[in-house]
Amino acid sequence: MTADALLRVEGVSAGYRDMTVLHGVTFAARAGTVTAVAGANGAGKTTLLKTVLGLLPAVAGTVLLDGAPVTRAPVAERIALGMGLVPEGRGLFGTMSVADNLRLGGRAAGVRGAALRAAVDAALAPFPDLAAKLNVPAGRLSGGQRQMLALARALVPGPRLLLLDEPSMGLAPKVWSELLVLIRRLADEGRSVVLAEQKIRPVLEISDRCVVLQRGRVVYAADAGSEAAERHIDSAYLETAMDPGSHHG
Ligand SMILES: Nc1ncnc2c1ncn2[C@@H]1O[C@H](COP(=O)(O)OP(=O)(O)OP(=O)(O)O)[C@@H](O)[C@H]1O
Repeated sequence: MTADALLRVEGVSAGYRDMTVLHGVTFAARAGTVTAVAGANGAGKTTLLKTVLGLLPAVAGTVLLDGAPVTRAPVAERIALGMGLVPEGRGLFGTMSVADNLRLGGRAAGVRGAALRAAVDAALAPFPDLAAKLNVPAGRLSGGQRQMLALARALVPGPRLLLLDEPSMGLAPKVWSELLVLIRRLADEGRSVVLAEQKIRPVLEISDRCVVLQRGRVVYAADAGSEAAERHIDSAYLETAMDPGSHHG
């Protein structure tokens, strides 16, 4: 499984100034697949995605893209190598139009001119609803459309690895299931999608693999559809529910 993985995370520890959150996290994600990262509130999902992209430094372990270590590479270099992140809360500019938000996604990654126009068009292809709203301020879109815009913006530089942090946030269940179908399609086109969610059940339906985090440790990393995945998810969430001191919020 790991030999031809697009992303490999090996023994990664990371966290904040006075607190290690991730402890020796190991998993791999292949092109053309969806990897669900499950874990209760505070388990370390956001910390993991930020460490993969380089927003947080790994204090131990290695992050590899296509077999090459990027652990010390700055964020911009990882983006240039094919990583993209849709952050929790989406990070859109509400007063800017859909088109400007998309262009910004490309420019931030160094795409300009005719290449930028082509990249924006390509990123819009999976989202016809958005293509019809190019001049609308992002803040006036519905929640589902805003999440589509955040996804499309991340697609502009042409990432091969798409990291999605809590994309269901604020979405009605029906909108969320529609978005999951789109996310699956993004993977089927050849990308590797790593999707962190607290409410993981609907995500498992479109996922190939599942990584379960419990207090910053991987307690399961294998098939998304197995009974073992279910068991580990149940026990990880149950333990957190029974021991509120182990998490926050
Ligand atoms: N900027 C920060 N500074 C210090 N500690 C932080 C910071 N961000 C998160 N933490 C702590 O790191 C731990 C893991 O948080 P993280 O956000 O990675 O969890 P999560 O699994 O993504 O949870 P959620 O579902 O709430 O987003 C928590 O204990 C949290 O309090």
